[in-house]
Amino acid sequence: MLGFITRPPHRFLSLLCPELRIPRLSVPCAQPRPRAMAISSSSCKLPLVAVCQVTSTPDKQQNFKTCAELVREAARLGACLAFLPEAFDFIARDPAETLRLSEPLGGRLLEEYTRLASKELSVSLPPRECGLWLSLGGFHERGQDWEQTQKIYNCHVLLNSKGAVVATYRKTHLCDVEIPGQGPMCESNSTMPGPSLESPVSTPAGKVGLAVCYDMRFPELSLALAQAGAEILTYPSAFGSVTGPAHWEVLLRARAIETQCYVVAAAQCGRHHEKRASYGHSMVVDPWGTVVARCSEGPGLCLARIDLSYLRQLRQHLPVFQHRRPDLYGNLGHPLS
Ligand SMILES: O=C(O)CNC(=O)[C@H](CS)NC(=O)CCC(=O)C(=O)O
Repeated sequence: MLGFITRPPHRFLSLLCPELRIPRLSVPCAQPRPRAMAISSSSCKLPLVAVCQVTSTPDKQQNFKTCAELVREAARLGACLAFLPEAFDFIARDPAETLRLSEPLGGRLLEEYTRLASKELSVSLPPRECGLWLSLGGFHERGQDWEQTQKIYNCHVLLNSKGAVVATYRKTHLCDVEIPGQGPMCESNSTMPGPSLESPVSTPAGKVGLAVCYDMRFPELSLALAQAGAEILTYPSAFGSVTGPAHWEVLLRARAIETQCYVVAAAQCGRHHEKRASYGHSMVVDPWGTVVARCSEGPGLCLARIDLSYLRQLRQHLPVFQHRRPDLYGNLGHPLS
């Protein structure tokens, strides 16, 4: 499984930005560099997050096995929070199969993930290491209204290191699109849009704002989450193979730069079945817009450290949130609740 780690984060960071090796103290105070995170012993104390990339199929049990191995690997490597992509549970061949395979939050699959996040992993962690939180980026959920609607929600579930559900967000923007060359997507055939955004959640890595995939095309949502205190935005995804090369990285980096948040995007990759493939390229973007970790096409994981003092410094140096002009265009990110 170690072979799946596409790029050790430190090597990747130093390849990308050689100046990252410069210790923080050597950066002149008057002219702070935009990107001043030092790769030094102090960075080892920063929380480590893991982003898992998989190829879900209609086989739920096999998908669980694959995800569980990546999550265990993430824990062994010291991650305190691991991210799984949208549809980590399965990708079905048609809407009828999607509905048939779906479960409520209290069903067997979530129970298995609860066990994975808590007991199994914590025994293998050294004492006083952080426990492992799990972002389950898009669970096909039979909600309370299943009997009436016969439709599901695309539900992003956050589990803490005891395996408890600490937050749920139901995808609010459904992907009903027809892109030439990609095959039509009509998510609303099987799925209801979620009713609301969720307030960002405190985790060992920072305050996490929840979103799902196609939501990334709506900067209003990311601004609302940032104004509500998010430090990490998450876009678990199953991005198409035509929109992927054109939009994926650009959108994620734009969301990071304009909200001054870390952006974590765990992605589906490869061929799920005869009718569907996904783009892959899971990544972590820092608030400056630099891609600090990424996977390539195949299954695997990548890791990044989250530096909230860097985030705060950047927000001080470049105070866009104080420069907004809601008098001109309204307050797009009004309070969530
Ligand atoms: O179908 C499932 O089981 C899970 N849901 C998805 O994979 C969703 C809806 S089809 N995919 C996207 O939102 C892709 C967005 C995209 O590709 C873009 O915005 O360009």
